Amino acid sequence: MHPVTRPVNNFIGFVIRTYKLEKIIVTGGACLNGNIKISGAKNAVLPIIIGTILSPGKNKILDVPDLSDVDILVEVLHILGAKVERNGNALDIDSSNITCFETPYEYVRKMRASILIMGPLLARLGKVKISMPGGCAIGTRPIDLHLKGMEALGATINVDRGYIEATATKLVGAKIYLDFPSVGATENIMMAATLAEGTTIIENAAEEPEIVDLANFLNSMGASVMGAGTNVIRIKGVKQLRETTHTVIPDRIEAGTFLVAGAITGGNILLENVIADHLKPVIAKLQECGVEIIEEGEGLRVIAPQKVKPVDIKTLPYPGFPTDMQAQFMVLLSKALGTGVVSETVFENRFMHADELKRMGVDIRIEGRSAIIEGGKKITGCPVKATDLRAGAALIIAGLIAEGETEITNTFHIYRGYENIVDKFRSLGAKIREE
Ligand SMILES: CC(=O)N[C@H]1[C@@H](OP(=O)(O)OP(=O)(O)OC[C@H]2O[C@@H](n3ccc(=O)[nH]c3=O)[C@H](O)[C@@H]2O)O[C@H](CO)[C@@H](O)[C@@H]1O
Ligand SMILES: C=C(OP(=O)(O)O)C(=O)O
Repeated sequence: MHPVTRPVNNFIGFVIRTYKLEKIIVTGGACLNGNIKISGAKNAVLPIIIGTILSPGKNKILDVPDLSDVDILVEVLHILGAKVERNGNALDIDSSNITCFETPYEYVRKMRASILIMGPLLARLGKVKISMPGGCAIGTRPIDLHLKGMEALGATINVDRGYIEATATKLVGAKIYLDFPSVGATENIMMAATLAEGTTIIENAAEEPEIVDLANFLNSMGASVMGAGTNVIRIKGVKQLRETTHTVIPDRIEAGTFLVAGAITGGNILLENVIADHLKPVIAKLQECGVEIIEEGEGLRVIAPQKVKPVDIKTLPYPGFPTDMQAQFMVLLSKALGTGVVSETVFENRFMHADELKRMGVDIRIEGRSAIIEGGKKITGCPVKATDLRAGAALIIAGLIAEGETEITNTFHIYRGYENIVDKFRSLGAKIREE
């Protein structure tokens, strides 16, 4: 039997905070001003933490955000046999003794990114048993491309009673074409291929900045990953990976969320620790809305416009407009004078927040995969519930411009991906509290 939890330094404290504070309450009307520092990226740190499984040594990850997703992953690594210690925003992971190859449903259910354990465990132990993740609030989210990738590298896959069992006596490099540039499948295959015999070529690979960060991390451990950030990635397998220290890139979605919050509240905010290049599609749309964005060293200043202009948005894989910013922009469009259309092409069911926003007075009509927003209507505070992580962020932003109080429940979604979100908003002048 494997122990269920072996808490790291601040793990217990975080759990208490996450589960006790069930509500976020926002009183609308404040104009946001000031500076905040953007945290390390959730979508970069999760695969990187998992990537430490590949090296039988001690790795240090810096700029790790304090998120419940990170805590869950740390628990999973403990179960697999790693030793993890957290000191502030640094995570020390000793993966010398990875012996367990099983990740139960309890964890995969809470955090879909845990499916990324498949590739590294296969490469390290030649065996992995992991629960099928199942659907979630934003879509069915199949993992067929992950499985095809592992099979192409020589794994035998068996799905039984909700679990995937994959085995391989050895992984051998292959040419793999992804039907869709899936972020997770690209990462899973990339990690497995680092220790495969020969060269793997991933075609139609995802190009997200988080893929590049993972590749940089793997290369700093001695892997040979070339082409990350383009749609063809070449991985030359090596015999073993060594220890490393890596700093996680800033979270472009957290940054985008605060840019929208600044723009919608008539504010003037400086975001520190931002890579503006990663935010190109978001900045372009904000500028089209009339928002002023100024690069200041490693920071970005957002200056709200007098009036928000309506725009149309279509979510796409990077470098297109990110699906993870769609909900926040729907709120911005509610303030525009005119009609904006948001088309979601990445996930088939990512408009759950529309019903909650409608309860606050936002005029949204869903037609297939598009949401049509008639701006300029009065937004009023009321009890609402976060249906997923970005939906939760969108509700906070709506609360900032609403008349009266907005009480958001199901806040655990929000704590999955935003470090100290309430403190950060409060430091900018928002009237916001946790209960
Ligand atoms: C932890 C993490 O990094 N999460 C991000 C990652 O999720 P994730 O890696 O799950 O997203 P994918 O890029 O894999 O998914 C995109 C689309 O491809 C489909 N698909 C994916 C895999 C597969 O095997 N088969 C298949 O059909 C999905 O159902 C979805 O419709 O990228 C998404 C798209 O930018 C972001 O919204 C998530 O925040
Ligand atoms: C959908 C998201 O994350 P995940 O893939 O971890 O569910 C997100 O970050 O918006």
